[in-house]
Amino acid sequence: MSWTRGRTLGRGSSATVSLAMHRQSCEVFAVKSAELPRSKLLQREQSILSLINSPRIVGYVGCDFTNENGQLLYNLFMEYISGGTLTDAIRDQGGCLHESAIRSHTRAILEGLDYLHSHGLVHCDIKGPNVLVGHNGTKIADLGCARWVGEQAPAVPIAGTPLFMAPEVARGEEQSFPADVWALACTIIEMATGRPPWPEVTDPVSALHRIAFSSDLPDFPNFLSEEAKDFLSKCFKRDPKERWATQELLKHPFLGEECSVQVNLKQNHSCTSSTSPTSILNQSFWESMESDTETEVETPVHMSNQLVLVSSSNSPSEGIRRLIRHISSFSPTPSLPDWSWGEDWITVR
Ligand SMILES: Nc1ncnc2c1ncn2[C@@H]1O[C@H](COP(=O)(O)OP(=O)(O)OP(=O)(O)O)[C@@H](O)[C@H]1O
Repeated sequence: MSWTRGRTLGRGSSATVSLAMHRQSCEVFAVKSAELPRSKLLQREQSILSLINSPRIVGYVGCDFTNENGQLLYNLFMEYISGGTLTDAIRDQGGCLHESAIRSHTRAILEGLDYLHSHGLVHCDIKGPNVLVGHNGTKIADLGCARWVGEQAPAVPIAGTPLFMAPEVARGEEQSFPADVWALACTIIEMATGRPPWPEVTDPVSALHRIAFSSDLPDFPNFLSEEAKDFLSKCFKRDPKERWATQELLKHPFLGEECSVQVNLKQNHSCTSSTSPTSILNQSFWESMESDTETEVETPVHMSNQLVLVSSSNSPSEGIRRLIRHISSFSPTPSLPDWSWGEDWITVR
């Protein structure tokens, strides 16, 4: 396929996403590119995306290799979603969304998760920055962390964003369908408050510790309806076996009747935007990461930026390591993952 690269749409930890245009048809699409030697994860994402087809998941278009400025690149072509991420939409609305918009996005994400789960896939990194809002509705993107349900740690490392991790994931035990449901509830908190759950913790290290080993649950935003709070309570079960599955949640009264995913993003809302250090604008608090003990052991030289082992003792990465060592010292689970900490909205793999 002959195509032209356009402007950059976004940069993740593993790849750069650009606008692209098919030279013959002038059709526009998005291309996610990584240097070939560092494209293993992108190729894995392609292998998953090429097998699925849902209006709630960003569409697969194709893939190729290009030589650009002396660099050999692996390119994954996807449907272009013009409206930006859900996090962008929250920010554009002043830091939080009206409940009707939250309901609409939640239904769309849940339908996408239901599709993935029914096909044996766990997304593993549901959060606002990985949800795209377009004219055709809200869609789940970035399947770079996704895994087949049978693939578990240590064979496939734990992945995701610490503040969105379910207790069993934070403990390094398992990452299956219920973990996506927990992360969906965290994304509802994000939509309602403009910040991740656990706003009172001052750093992600404490959050991970609390998620893993306390009996606490994230606070439910006060202004939400009783239905919304009940929905959250079904997702925020610390025991993954008690957490509701996507099929059950789709019938929950909070979602009501089938509603359009086209939400009016200009609606007035009664919630107040956060000004805390953990507001949606403070990206450093939102960083995602992924353990890759095997890769780190076997390949100390990184495959992608997020695998660099940060040596500064003041770095968040080192902080996470200290946390893990700390947790390990009294955890009943000895095989906790080894974390790295990235720089921006990146998922460390
Ligand atoms: N299909 C798309 N259409 C429009 N923009 C997109 C599309 N896919 C990705 N983007 C933009 O590019 C950004 C990075 O994409 P993506 O999250 O897939 O990259 P990544 O390297 O996997 O990121 P992460 O660090 O979270 O793993 C997104 O936040 C979004 O702004």
